[in-house]
Amino acid sequence: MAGILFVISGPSGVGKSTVRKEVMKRCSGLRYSISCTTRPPREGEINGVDYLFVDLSTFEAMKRQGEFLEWARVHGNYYGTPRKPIEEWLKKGEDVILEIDVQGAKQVKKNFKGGVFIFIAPPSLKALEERLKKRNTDREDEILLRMTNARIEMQCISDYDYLVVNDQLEEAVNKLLSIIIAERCRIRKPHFWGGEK
Ligand SMILES: Nc1nc2c(ncn2[C@@H]2O[C@H](COP(=O)(O)OP(=O)(O)O)[C@@H](O)[C@H]2O)c(=O)[nH]1
Ligand SMILES: Nc1ncnc2c1ncn2[C@@H]1O[C@H](COP(=O)(O)OP(=O)(O)O)[C@@H](O)[C@H]1O
Repeated sequence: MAGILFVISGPSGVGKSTVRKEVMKRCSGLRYSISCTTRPPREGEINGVDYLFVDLSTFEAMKRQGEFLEWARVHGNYYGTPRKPIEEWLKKGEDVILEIDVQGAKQVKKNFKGGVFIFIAPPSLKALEERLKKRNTDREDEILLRMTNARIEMQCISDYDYLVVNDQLEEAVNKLLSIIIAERCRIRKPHFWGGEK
């Protein structure tokens, strides 16, 4: 049976990467889709692990060649999901996690049948701002832009299948794990019992 595509969105600094990485330690059969971005790497980020860091002309060329499942401009930089590895993993029956913004999730929903859409929200906007400041990776103006965009992104919650509030980390990790387990138990195909048709 084909794998399941899990799409995670949520405001910058809400803890998407932290929660997802912890879930991946505890759950096998999950692949993380590494996005391409024109954003410069932050200290400690590794090319090919956190992102594929590319320049704008490379990104544009990949876009033209249809290499992205979706792409969007987020907080002033471009981000895109490489299509090929995802199609191969899903075909092999491996589940895939995308960590993408709300515009990208909309495109995936439109073009891909059967994805599971999960929104991660902060307990409050104040807590979100504190996390962004404490993470210490973005300038003050970048934090301001992320907070403005957070308010817009939160308005898209109703487009998603699940909401996980990341207040206590351990609880959020358990909730995401539970969603993945439940979705894996879901009977997805009418011919499930009769094998592939
Ligand atoms: N549409 C889209 N959004 C992405 C992709 N990769 C990352 N993003 C989103 O871009 C935003 C900024 O990500 P990032 O630069 O890592 O900053 P952070 O959210 O502050 O950690 C986040 O909302 C990510 O979910 C992608 O391939 N496509
Ligand atoms: N439940 C939580 N409580 C407090 N801080 C958290 C929690 N989850 C994540 N963080 C911290 O918030 C910051 C942003 O997390 P990160 O995973 O980088 O967010 P995102 O990927 O959504 O941008 C990090 O410093 C992380 O350690």
